Amino acid sequence: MSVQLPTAFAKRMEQLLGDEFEAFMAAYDHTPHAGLRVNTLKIPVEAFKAILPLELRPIPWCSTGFYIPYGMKPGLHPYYFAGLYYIQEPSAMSPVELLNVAPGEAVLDLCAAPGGKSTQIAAKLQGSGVLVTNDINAERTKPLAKNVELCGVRNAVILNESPERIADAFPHFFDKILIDAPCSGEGMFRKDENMIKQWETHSVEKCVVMQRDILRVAASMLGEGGRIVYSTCTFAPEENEGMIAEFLVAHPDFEVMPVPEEAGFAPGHPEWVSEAVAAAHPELRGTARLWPHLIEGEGHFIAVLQHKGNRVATAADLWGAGASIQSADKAEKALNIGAKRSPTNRYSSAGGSLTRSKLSRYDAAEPTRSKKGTDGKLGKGASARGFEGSKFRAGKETAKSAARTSHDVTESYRQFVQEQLQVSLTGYTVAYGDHIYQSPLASHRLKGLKVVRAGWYMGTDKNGRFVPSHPLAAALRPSEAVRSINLSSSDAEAIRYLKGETLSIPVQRITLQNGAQPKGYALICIDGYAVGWGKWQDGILKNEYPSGWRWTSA
Ligand SMILES: C[S@@+](CC[C@H](N)C(=O)[O-])C[C@H]1O[C@@H](n2cnc3c(N)ncnc32)[C@H](O)[C@@H]1O
Repeated sequence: MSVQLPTAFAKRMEQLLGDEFEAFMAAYDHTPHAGLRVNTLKIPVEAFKAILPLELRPIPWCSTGFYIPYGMKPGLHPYYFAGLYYIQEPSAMSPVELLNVAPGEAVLDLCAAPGGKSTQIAAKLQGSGVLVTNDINAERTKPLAKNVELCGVRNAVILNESPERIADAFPHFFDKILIDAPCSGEGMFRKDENMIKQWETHSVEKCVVMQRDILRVAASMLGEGGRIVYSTCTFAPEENEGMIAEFLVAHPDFEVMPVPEEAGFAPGHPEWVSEAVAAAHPELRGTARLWPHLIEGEGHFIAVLQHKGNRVATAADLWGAGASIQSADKAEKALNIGAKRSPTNRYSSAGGSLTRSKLSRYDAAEPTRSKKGTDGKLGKGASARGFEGSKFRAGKETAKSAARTSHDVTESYRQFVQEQLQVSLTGYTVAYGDHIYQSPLASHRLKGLKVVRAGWYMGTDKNGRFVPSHPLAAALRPSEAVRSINLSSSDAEAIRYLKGETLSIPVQRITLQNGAQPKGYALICIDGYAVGWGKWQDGILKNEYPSGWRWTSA
């Protein structure tokens, strides 16, 4: 065996698994499984399969997931830079599939960094509704933001908060909540030997304390009839069935939805916690365990916790087959998010009347206070301005920031959108200092929270001139920019662009729309998928690809 497992861990697994222990241990003789998930925000699965020069083997429990050969470097392909896929361990793709997210919903990913499951949720929302994605670790929100932006997500708010503070701001708000809990990581031992070293410090006992708090607080953020999916990548019963048993005792208004076993998932083991737990909660067998000796994946635990409200979910619903089950409330939310905001249409929609109480979750913008950082990053303590239609509401500001933003900083943005884009924008235009966001939430919802991204980061107003951001480009389709230039993935030019080089591009290669002139910002695409901005003038393309995102290999 190449992996040296901690003795205490192996002993415990032998005791629990009995006859299965040998097969479990034999799995450590094999290389880990690797996968990628097609980002359907940017490309449909069939189209992706058609352009990739590789045979892709499907992952049974995720229709957008595929196995790739272990050791392959999928991060070194222009399509990765175009956000066409996310590299993800196969068993880690299962929790979001069981969350059964539908477009228009409000979804919280509470422990989200580096964003594998958030980008999967975003693809399921298809730009409609809201994803609030959070991690308590500030450093880890950097890759989270980068991955969300690389994948072209338009409707995510990124927070760096404790669950308690989010709960204060969003009581009973979300339709779906994912808790991919911090855990002792035993399921990652084969993939990442560092997890073995960390096992002693991330002890099961410490993790249990964190998980208990996170679950308790999450319940207070869930709406009637909503769903929580709790997952870990560990085998310890205390962190899995034990945690769910405690939750069910404290929350009799929740039930466990049984996870279908056909994908090779094994049932939960309440008897591993205690005989008393097994007797009191036989439904815990409906939780799922993904074992490395039974499936082609590393190991996970999943519990689907359904609130016994008026939205009824079925077993078919668990795998997304029952997407027709939709509450009236959800339909109204979708209308509200998509509606063009103005004081007159705030309480009405084309399709029917909306009540004020139903709208309260996405209600009108109010001033927020958050500290402005660099590069679009926000923080606690700076000011936000909410703009709805032509309405402007200023928050309290310091003298310095007021002087700097004495003009309407969204004016240059509006002009840019009008002249350079052909995109239909939804939600709220919100300015934090000079940084402008298109947010799925009114800014008062984020009041007092540590906000990493208030929504889709559109760019910066620099003294009345709008500088479009990289995340704006990453989430655009070529037809949504009046000027675009396509590079071929099979040509060295694409890599040179991704490395930040200046390119010579004859005017004939620019696709122009809406009577646009060739000079100016052009959306750069690779095989038709947006990767970033360039500025074209007289045959020269000035590279606007941000340094932190560049292709650094030879
Ligand atoms: C298993 S990882 C999440 C992986 C992520 N869901 C993904 O798919 O990419 C758990 C995360 O929880 C975060 N975390 C730990 N304690 C937390 C807490 N109390 N609230 C929110 N996040 C927490 C950690 O910083 C870590 O990034």
